[in-house]
Amino acid sequence: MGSLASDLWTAPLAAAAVDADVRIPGSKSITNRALLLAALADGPSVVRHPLRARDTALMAGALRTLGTRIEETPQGWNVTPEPMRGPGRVDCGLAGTVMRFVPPVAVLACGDIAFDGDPRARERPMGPILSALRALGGAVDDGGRNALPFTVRGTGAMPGGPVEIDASASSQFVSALLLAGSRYDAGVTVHHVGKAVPSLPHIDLTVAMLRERGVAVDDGDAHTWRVEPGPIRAYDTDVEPDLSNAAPFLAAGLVTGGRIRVLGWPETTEQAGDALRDIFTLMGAHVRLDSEGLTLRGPDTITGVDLDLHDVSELTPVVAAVAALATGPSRLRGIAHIRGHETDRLAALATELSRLGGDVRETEDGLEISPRPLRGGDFRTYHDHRMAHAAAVLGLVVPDLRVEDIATTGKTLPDFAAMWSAMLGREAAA
Ligand SMILES: O=C(O)C1=C[C@@H](OP(=O)(O)O)[C@@H](O)[C@H](O)C1
Ligand SMILES: C=C(OP(=O)(O)O)C(=O)O
Repeated sequence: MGSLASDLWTAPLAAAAVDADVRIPGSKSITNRALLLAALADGPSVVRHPLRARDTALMAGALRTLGTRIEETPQGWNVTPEPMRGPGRVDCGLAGTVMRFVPPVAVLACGDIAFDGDPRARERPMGPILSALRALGGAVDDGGRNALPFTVRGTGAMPGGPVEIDASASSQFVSALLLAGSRYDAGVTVHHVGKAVPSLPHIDLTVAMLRERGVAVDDGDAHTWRVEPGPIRAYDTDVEPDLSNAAPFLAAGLVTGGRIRVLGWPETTEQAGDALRDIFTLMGAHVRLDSEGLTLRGPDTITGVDLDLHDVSELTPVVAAVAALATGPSRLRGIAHIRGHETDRLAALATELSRLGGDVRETEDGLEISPRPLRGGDFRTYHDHRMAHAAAVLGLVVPDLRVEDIATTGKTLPDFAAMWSAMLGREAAA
């Protein structure tokens, strides 16, 4: 799978059990939803403490292309909606939230909006959302590819109404239609047909953020979501820390038998990453949530687990890394669809963990991991920030582990390498 880039980062070995407080930047999923909803709202909004990283810069860039005014302030971004306009070009990078969430907005612009992204972005599933946009009255020219690149031929309005979609490849197809749907003439009713929708907490996050802004959403039926037509209220958002990005830091406490505190962990949240509390408890950690944050204390030995990660699949790479260091075997299930993430994560994890001497088998819908003593080596990351996180976790306890392209963490966490060093220096990585 791919050749090794020359840029290698030697993952720091933990000289002792980790003992640190870390502050994790804002959530990618909340920042990009808040930006997009602010661009569609009935007045100016503020997005406070946003994530400033590649995926959110791409979202801001896409919305600016459509005419939205977004100004930087020390607190975050001031967003002023303007009538959506084209023509323009949108770079999606490798951001699922940009390639799926922005086309349903682009239909509301007057003019052609051309979408493209990184080479791997052209391979990520897009067909169901493009078909749904056409069924709702939009015009999309994709040259028959059902994938990037494509052009949305915006007319300034969208009829909307009911639509059937197979969202088994990504929850983002549903979120995308719900986020823009209240601005369609008839709203939108999304009915899922097909295998189970993954990452449901992310759809719940979408619904919660719409309701905060006064949009009426009916999610009473397990497979159907109805968004009524109407305005999206301007709303100032305080972006929570990205709990999925907390995974490698919490894992550092776990695999070194140390203590790590993630400051500002919300007491209640819609974020999928909140599941880390339960997952790492099952793996042997002691976890406590209080008003300061989430404190994890690592065990002497890590317990292997049999877990269905269907709802929280973006946690797979780091959980797999921890599982490779456990005392017993693990099975990670329900995650076939992550073959369509930043890379084919099942193949990538099986390949790279095996290269270090691990015993990892790819199954139809996941991974089987039998712990083996691991050795150092070069760990390929395939342009995937979470593969880099997984490698850093392993490198804490496996000497001489070199990570390809650590800068790929800039997708959602540009300061990752510095935060990692600060954590090991027992400083607050704030
Ligand atoms: O809506 C979102 O913000 C996301 C939804 C999920 O996508 P999938 O449903 O494709 O897994 C998740 O994995 C991704 O990191 C972010
Ligand atoms: C799947 C992920 O990202 P994306 O938003 O690009 O789908 C992820 O961050 O793990």
